[in-house]
Amino acid sequence: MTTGQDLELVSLTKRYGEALAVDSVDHHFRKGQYACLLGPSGCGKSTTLRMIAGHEDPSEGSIVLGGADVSWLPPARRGTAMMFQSYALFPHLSVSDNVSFSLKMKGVDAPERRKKAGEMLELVHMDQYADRLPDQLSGGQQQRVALARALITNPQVLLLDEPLSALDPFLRIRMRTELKRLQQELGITFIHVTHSQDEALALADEIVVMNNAVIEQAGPAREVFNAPKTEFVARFLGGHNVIALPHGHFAIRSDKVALTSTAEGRLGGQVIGIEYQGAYVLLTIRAAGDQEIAAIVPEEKYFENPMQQGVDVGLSWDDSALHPVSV
Ligand SMILES: Nc1ncnc2c1ncn2[C@@H]1O[C@H](COP(=O)(O)OP(=O)(O)OP(=O)(O)O)[C@@H](O)[C@H]1O
Repeated sequence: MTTGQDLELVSLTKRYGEALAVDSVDHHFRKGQYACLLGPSGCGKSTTLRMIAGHEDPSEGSIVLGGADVSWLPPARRGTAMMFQSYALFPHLSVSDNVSFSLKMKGVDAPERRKKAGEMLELVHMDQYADRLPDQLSGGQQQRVALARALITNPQVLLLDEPLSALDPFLRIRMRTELKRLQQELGITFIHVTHSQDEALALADEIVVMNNAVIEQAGPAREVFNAPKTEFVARFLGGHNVIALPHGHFAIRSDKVALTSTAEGRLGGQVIGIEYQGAYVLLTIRAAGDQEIAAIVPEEKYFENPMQQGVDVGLSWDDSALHPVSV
């Protein structure tokens, strides 16, 4: 059901000359969800986001927000706001003036702007930095300011283009938690572009996987991870094997593949890689048909009976762990 502020993409297409960057994409983003647009470099996710924001005109198709076609409205009148990868803060303006810049453009007076900026900075825990300049802030702090600046326009949909990619790994995880908290507190739709599977799994209510200018699969994070429909989605999300069996191709999670004696296995193979990963050991097995299959064994279990490279093993699994995929 379409509720008041759902966002719909209808046959949305973008061409750059002959090149098709986004190919007739249809999708329905539900209000108040955290959605991640996930895909490899060049798949069209940023172009899709920029069209939603109004920074890029569609070649065909439309963008409908809350039942109204916003495809040709200027960015500031759509009910969306965008936070850029580079944060794009004005270097000569204070934090407070950066955050309230759009209100100045609308003619809001200075005391009201300062008050509103203060509220937004409080929301992102940056109220004590209101008078600093952007270059007096760390990367993580600049990002919070950029978030406050996007949120001050009261958007129904916040668009985030690789918002965590400039941060170091530790800060990235902290900001991830912050983004999720903000989204839940505000109750608005977030659409977050990323090429990181971990990020999408950690944040998203809904994951939308793009490849080659189209959506390959969309759904709740656990559903997409546990039941990938195509070989691409299974491999891109990681943690899966795609096995060719006589009755078709199937995705199976590496932790659902068990090692057995050669006699007991459903497939036979040879161990060609053993990697210690801390909590588990990752084994790579070359099986019939030259297919490489990864199996994860919990650390303690593996070291009860460690293996040698080159040893023959059997592979077994429960049929319920197999998901048919198209290749
Ligand atoms: N302004 C442009 N002019 C011409 N081609 C473009 C332009 N912007 C993007 N493209 C092309 O459109 C395709 C999709 O680009 P897009 O930036 O949307 O991909 P992406 O999935 O966001 O990739 P990345 O993760 O690398 O940013 C690419 O092939 C890209 O080269």
